Amino acid sequence: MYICTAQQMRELDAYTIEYGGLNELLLMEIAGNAVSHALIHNDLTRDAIITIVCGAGNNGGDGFVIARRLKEMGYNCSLFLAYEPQHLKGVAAQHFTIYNKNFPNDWQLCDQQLTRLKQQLGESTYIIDCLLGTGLEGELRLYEETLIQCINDATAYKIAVDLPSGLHATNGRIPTIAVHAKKTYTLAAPKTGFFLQQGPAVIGEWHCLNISVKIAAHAKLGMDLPQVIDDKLVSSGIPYRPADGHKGVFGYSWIIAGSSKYIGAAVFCSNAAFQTGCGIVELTTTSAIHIAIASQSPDILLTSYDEALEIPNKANVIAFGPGLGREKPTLHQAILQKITALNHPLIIDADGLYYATNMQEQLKKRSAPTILTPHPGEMAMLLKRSIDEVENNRFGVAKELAKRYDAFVLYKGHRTIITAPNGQQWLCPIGDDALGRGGTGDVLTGLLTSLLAQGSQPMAAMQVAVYIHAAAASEVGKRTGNYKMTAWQLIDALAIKLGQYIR
Ligand SMILES: NC(=O)C1=CN([C@@H]2O[C@H](COP(=O)(O)OP(=O)(O)OC[C@H]3O[C@@H](n4cnc5c(N)ncnc54)[C@H](O)[C@@H]3O)[C@@H](O)[C@H]2O)[C@@H](O)CC1
Ligand SMILES: Nc1ncnc2c1ncn2[C@@H]1O[C@H](COP(=O)(O)OP(=O)(O)O)[C@@H](O)[C@H]1O
Ligand SMILES: [K+]
Repeated sequence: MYICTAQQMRELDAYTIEYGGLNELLLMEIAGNAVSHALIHNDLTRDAIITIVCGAGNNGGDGFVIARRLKEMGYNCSLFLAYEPQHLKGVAAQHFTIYNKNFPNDWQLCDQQLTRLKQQLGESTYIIDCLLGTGLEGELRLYEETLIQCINDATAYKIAVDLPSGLHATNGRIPTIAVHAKKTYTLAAPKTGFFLQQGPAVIGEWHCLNISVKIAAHAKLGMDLPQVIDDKLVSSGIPYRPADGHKGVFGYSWIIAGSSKYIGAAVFCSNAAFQTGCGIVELTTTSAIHIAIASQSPDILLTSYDEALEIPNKANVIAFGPGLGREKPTLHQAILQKITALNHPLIIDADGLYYATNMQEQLKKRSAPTILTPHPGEMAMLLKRSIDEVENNRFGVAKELAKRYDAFVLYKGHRTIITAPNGQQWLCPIGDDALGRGGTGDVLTGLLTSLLAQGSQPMAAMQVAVYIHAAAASEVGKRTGNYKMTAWQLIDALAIKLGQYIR
């Protein structure tokens, strides 16, 4: 599923109207119809008390269609207008006229003190938010701020149409306040703001409704739209595991990780790789970690950092960096030099990224794929910008880094973005605070290494890894509470999740 900015949505809308034979009035009818159908099928009970709050733009116009359709089907539905009908323009005005013809004067204007509105909202079981959509510009006016506050104060189940009012559709910022939706029915495509900044906190559960907008025209219009990773894509990306496969078939991961301070990073990364199907895992690390691995995970092969410079192993994929620390810069830089020259897929994570900053040109020249996995702090370091600057432009900086290093980039965050060297982007729509603790990134690197070792192509491996990692963590969180998921529990859950997604 493609993700659009507000501007891209407007262009696709215009294209649909120009070349698809649909006019704006019809598109709004389709949109309102799609939402009312979704509401009836998924949400509303027959005794529901529904209030629809409409603004003066086209988001409000959708609301008039929804109100008419619900009333036609006998639902108890009240319509509130934020502004006098004479302020309505274009197709929103036309749809209000149609509504009024069918249900004459069966609407109310939000009064000055908002007493009527507050009382109605207080008695409602559902509030349908059609105040503002993709047309929000700048800071909210005080009046809209007060309206949104009233909606949020009510205990009713809040459903946003297209997006929660007050949220900026493109950048995910909430300049003042936004409707805190339990659910969002978005039209034609989810908006980039759903996955950036404060967006994820207010959109609730979101569903995209097809309203005949020609999204497929994006390429013709020169748009480079990111896509959302979904269940189907994950299932198709999991490497095939033949029943007669032996350890050689399932790949050899070489993980270079850990230091006396960061023991867990090496332990978790190598275990995540081994426990998600990789045939052989070799861990090159420091002596303190050898003891931990020997007692806890004897299935993992062990070598020392000094050996890494000398002994070629049989790996078909290399991961460099988790818990490396910066205490042995000469040795670690030399190891990165050596492995950069090898013709294997190479994942560079954590402190490995610090060493990568000195090797941009060599990394760029590699013929085998390179995958960089920065969190926001590491992205800021790699691009020599502040964390705020990179976080304010997540899609943009991920593309920039991919181009600079001619690499795949997995940009971690609440909504992780993955980018191919050619700029193609995918976004992971799931994951929560269960993952917000040290060690979960090391587990992700282990899983990613394992999938590559088992034969996945880089993009598929990244798609599967971020999604399975997030889904597994949410499941553990549901069982244990998000406060106490351990890296071991996450590793155990990865293999189970992979099993659930296998075709
Ligand atoms: N995606 C699509 O293809 C379609 C979109 N439609 C709807 O059209 C919406 C976009 O319509 P519009 O462009 O008219 O925009 P909106 O309805 O989102 O917003 C425009 C209104 O918001 C007010 N406004 C803007 N900034 C404000 C601020 N800071 N404080 C207070 N008020 C502010 C404007 O005065 C105007 O009344 C979409 O969100 C969607 O709901 C549908 O009607 C049909 C098709
Ligand atoms: N609130 C959250 N929602 C979704 N994913 C999260 C959240 N917090 C952390 N994560 C994920 O957890 C992982 C943390 O990785 P990282 O910061 O490298 O940690 P570490 O290096 O300690 O293992 C990343 O994959 C990140 O996307
Ligand atoms: K809305």
